[in-house]
Amino acid sequence: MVAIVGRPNVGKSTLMNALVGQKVSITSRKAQTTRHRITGIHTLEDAQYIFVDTPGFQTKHSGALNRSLNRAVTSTLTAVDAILFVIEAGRFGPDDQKVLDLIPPSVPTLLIANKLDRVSDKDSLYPFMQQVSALRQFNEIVPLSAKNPDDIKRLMATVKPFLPEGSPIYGEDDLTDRSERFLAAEILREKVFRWTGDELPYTSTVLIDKFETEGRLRRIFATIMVERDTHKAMIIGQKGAKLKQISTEARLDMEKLFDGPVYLETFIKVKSGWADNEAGLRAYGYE
Ligand SMILES: Nc1nc2c(ncn2[C@@H]2O[C@H](COP(=O)(O)OP(=O)(O)OP(=O)(O)O)[C@@H](O)[C@H]2O)c(=O)[nH]1
Repeated sequence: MVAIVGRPNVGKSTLMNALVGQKVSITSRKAQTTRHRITGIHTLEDAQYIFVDTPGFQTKHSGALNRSLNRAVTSTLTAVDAILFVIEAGRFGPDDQKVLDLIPPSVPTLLIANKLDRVSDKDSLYPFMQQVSALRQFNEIVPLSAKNPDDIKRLMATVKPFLPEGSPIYGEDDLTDRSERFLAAEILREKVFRWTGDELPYTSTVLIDKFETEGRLRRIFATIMVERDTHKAMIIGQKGAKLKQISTEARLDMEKLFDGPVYLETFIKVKSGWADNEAGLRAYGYE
C-alpha cells in the first residue's frame, strides 16, 4: 500500500488517477478538493499497487472539517509500505515542511517533485533538488509531471521494489474500493468546484439521495449542500445555465466511469454550519 501525501494543490489526485489509469480521485484548481481517503488500485501480472490519496494537510483553518481531514492524513501514514511525498518542482514552503514533519521516519519515502513541465529554467532544478534532498533521507527523488504518461511508467517501476511480497488483495479489474455511489458524489463535487471557481467556499458538498441500478442504467438523485443562499445562486447561474453545465459534465464523466447510461437529477439545498459541527460531519460521511 502506497500513500500519496502533500500540501493542497500539488497534484496528488492527478498523480493518483494517472497511476491507476482511471479517474478515481477528483481534481480541481481549487485547493482542498480531496476530502476522503481513496484507494486506487493498479494490478499488473506480477504486482498489485494500492494507492491511498489523502486530503491536503490543512494548517490555516481549525474547524471540525479540517481537524477531521488532518486525522485522515496522520492515520494513513502509519499503515503503509511507502509514501510518495509530493511537492511542486521548484517550490518548497512551510506548508510542505508541515506535511513532511508528519511522515514517520521509519516508512520508506519517495520525494516526488511534480509539475516539472511548469519549470521553465531547468538549470535551477538541480540546486533545488539538492536543497530538498538534504531535508530528509529520501529513498528516491523523482522529478516528474503527473500529466506525462512516460513519467508515470517510470514511477511505477521505481515504486515496485517497495511493495511487500504477497498475494493480491483486490481483483485484477478493481480500480478502487470506493462504491459507485461515493464516486458519483465525488464527480459531481468536482464539477461544482470547477464551475464556480474560487467564489464558492470549499465547505459545499454533495449527498447522493438515491442511487438505483436498472440493467446498465444508473438513476442518480443528488443534492448539492451549500451554506448560504448566495452560494446557491452561484451554482445555479444565469437562468440555471451553470447548474445545467455542471450536471451534464458530471453525467458524462459518470457514464464513462460506470460504462453505461446515467440519469442524473441534481438539487441544491442551503444548510448553514454543517461543516463546523462534528456530528454533522459524521452524518455526511466524514471520519
Ligand atoms: N502543469 C501541470 N499541472 C498539474 C500537474 N499535476 C497536477 N496539475 C494541476 O494542479 C492542480 C491541482 O491538482 P490536484 O491533483 O487536484 O491536486 P491535489 O494535490 O490532489 O489537491 P487537493 O485535493 O487540494 O489536496 C490541477 O489544476 C491539476 O491539473 C502537472 O504535472 N503539470
